[in-house]
Amino acid sequence: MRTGVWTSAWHKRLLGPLVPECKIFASPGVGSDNMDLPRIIQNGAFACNAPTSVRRVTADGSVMSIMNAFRGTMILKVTAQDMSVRAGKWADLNVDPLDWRGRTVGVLGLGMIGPRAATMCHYLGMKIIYHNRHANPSASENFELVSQDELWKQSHCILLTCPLTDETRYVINKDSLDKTKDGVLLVNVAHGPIVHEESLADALNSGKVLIVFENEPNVNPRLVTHPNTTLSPHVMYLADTSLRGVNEEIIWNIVAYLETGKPNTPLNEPMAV
Ligand SMILES: O=CC(=O)O
Repeated sequence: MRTGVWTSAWHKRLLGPLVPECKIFASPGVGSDNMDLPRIIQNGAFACNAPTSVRRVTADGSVMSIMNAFRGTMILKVTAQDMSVRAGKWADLNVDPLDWRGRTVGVLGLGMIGPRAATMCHYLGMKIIYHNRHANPSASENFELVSQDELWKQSHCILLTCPLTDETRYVINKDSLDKTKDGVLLVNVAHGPIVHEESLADALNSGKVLIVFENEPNVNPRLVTHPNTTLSPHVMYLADTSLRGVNEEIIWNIVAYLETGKPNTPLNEPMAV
């Protein structure tokens, strides 16, 4: 299984020879921005995702990243410490870790992954605020719903768990970054284009502390060379259980389609052709 290049998977070259015969496209993950949905719908086919297995592992990974971002602030990144000890330098690092207790985490997108991450952060002593396009009726009363602007202003750490849509593309941009606190941390476990990388690279040089996950497949060289970033090749959803689970979800989607005419987790109703 190839991992780490999310956006290129279901493009026209792949779909071309498969439509109109193929009637079900089963994607191995939560997001659907990698699929040409209009084309699939117009060809009378179903697109479906595999949302269940990856969301717990991704939520857990986002909490791990938040903890690393606070305590591993800037130069004291876990990997940098490891390299320092291995190089025989012991603590040859500029140490400036932050306590996460009492600090505010702003979750953008309290949908499938956000609630679990927010709950864990709450029990670790962080204050949780969130912004959602639609109110989440099952959101914990421990979490405060705020406007997007308030989320930028109040957060010590911003966690991105929203889907990539036309509305959320580049939601982290110069304008939003200008509103954040100095030293704000940014953890992106959603999809790359939610962050405008050039604006992020500028903000990294203006006194903000930002740790970003996921820029793919071509990582902006300014982020690669900057000491305040931690980069990950879109692997936060990977664990032995989630990989097995995703494969099972794909197979059960296909079985359900063959048996009932509809997959378990469809993303669309196909148009009659
Ligand atoms: O990025 C992975 C997913 O959307 O599942």
